Amino acid sequence: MIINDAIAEILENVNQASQSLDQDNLEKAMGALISSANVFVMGMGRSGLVAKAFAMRLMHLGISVYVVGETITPAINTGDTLLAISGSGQTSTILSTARIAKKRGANIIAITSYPESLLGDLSDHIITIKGRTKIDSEQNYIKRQINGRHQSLAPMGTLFEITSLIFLDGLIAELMHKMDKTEDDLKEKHNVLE
Ligand SMILES: O=P(O)(O)OC[C@H]1O[C@](O)(CO)[C@@H](O)[C@@H]1O
Repeated sequence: MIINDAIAEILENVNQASQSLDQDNLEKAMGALISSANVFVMGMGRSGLVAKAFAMRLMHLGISVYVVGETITPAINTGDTLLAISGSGQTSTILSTARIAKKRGANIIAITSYPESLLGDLSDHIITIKGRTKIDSEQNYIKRQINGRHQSLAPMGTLFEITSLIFLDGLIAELMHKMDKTEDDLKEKHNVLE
């Protein structure tokens, strides 16, 4: 079935990304997340949904975290970190926000497929997650015959977004280990007003 092929394509991208992680880079990014006074996360559209899912787990870990654009998000300052998720690394809202954060002395972590992008240039730490983004053509990716046409099974930014989500959940496991946190510690912080 088409769905099995689509899942296989997504899993293959996740596996490739997992095999090409840079340990040294990851250690530095984790150090920044743990030692920052506050962590701010952002992404647009589906990349923003990934940022929100990651923010929830950082909160469960006891890290002071805010989502950019929410009503209660305070000023960013020196000693804080902005983690920006953008496959293309060129989404305008992400770039303008990163420039403001940098001017105010914050540290910037980019999660992107394009380390050489404008977002990459602004960032202190870049975690490269390869995967088709909204700026990549369908041509270079696997296509299947669907309704008589050759089409991508993972349209637009799907590969980058889902791979980033899985990568960031893997990073939570690393952070739990580093911060000596158990699942019970995380559960204590879980929302009870639901
Ligand atoms: O991750 P990027 O390159 O900043 O792009 C974000 C945009 O791409 C999409 O995720 C489309 O796949 C949109 O939801 C969003 O507006």
